[in-house]
Amino acid sequence: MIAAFFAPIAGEAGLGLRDDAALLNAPQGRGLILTKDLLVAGVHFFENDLPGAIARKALRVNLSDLAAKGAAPLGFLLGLALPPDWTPDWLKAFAADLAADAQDFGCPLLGGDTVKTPGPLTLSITAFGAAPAQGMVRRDAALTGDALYVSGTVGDAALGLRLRLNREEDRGWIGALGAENAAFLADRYLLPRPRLALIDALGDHARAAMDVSDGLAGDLTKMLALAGLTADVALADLPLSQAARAALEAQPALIETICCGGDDYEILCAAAPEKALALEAGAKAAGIKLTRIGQARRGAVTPIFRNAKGEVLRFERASFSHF
Ligand SMILES: Nc1ncnc2c1ncn2[C@@H]1O[C@H](COP(=O)(O)OP(=O)(O)OP(=O)(O)O)[C@@H](O)[C@H]1O
Ligand SMILES: Cc1ncc(C[n+]2csc(CCOP(=O)(O)O)c2C)c(N)n1
Ligand SMILES: [Mg+2]
Repeated sequence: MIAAFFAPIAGEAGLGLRDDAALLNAPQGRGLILTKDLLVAGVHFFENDLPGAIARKALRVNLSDLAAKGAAPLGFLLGLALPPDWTPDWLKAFAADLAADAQDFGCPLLGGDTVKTPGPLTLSITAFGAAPAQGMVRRDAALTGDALYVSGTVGDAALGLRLRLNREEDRGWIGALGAENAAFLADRYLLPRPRLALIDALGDHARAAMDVSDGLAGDLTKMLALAGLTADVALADLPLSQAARAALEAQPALIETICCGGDDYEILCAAAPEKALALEAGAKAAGIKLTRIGQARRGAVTPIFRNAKGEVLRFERASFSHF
């Protein structure tokens, strides 16, 4: 199975997937960044998602973590637990799209492990990256006064998930969206866009960063709490897509899903005031939208989100949590 499906798509350091391990030459003088994400059918994706979409998501959520650290991808290991109903065609499609993303993002497959499971399809990817010359961009390093930024737009994927679930109570706003907006949101759920184009700007100019995977409100809380900080965020400053705006107009309560739903895979970062303009210029040069959403300040309270009237929003759950 490995010789047929994975060896042909493996990188050079994978030694043809014929050895017990891979041999990766760590970059001279740069830290090695390691990250791992585990994905389970029914929890992180739908069992009936196309095999290629599952493969791409598994790699991309890991690449998003590397991007947040300013790390350049070096390679990855794949752990695959296949349910009894797996087929060669499924695995072939899975490997083909995995190979395409590995190529596009410059992150070769170096090895892994494959087993059978009585449970749902489960995948784990461990990705390796080279730290920026200045050192890894840490999650805990924000300081009071830092400008806070988020890349891309937030909330699209969480709306896309609700769209996909198509619950009775969501039919109203889903019906009001229009086909183009609906397709956009569905795609944002299915296929994360790791912001690797930002790694130089982050390495050069960001003080702290993390990727937004569980929801902006909760992830902002996580990043700032590590540094004893908080922030005030005006909803008007959040970068929302046209599709998310349309959903919100039809159903204002969706603001909670937008801020707390997760699956964004955008970058949240903090920059010293004197570095803010350079960070913005770096993102612009990289072709990635970066929006200033607030400023870090000292405080033990969770970040406060305010609506256009200045009212404080109360979120039931600030982010996705497994437990
Ligand atoms: N089972 C585990 N064993 C060892 N370390 C763990 C384990 N689970 C999580 N960690 C570590 O805890 C830290 C936070 O992990 P977490 O998965 O919450 O990261 P995250 O970036 O917030 O989430 P995401 O998985 O959405 O990227 C990381 O350093 C991670 O390596
Ligand atoms: C089918 C399905 N149901 C629910 C969700 C929502 N979801 C699951 S895990 C997660 C956070 C990131 O994961 P982790 O923290 O494990 O890295 C989110 C937002 C989904 N993606 N697919
Ligand atoms: Mg992360």
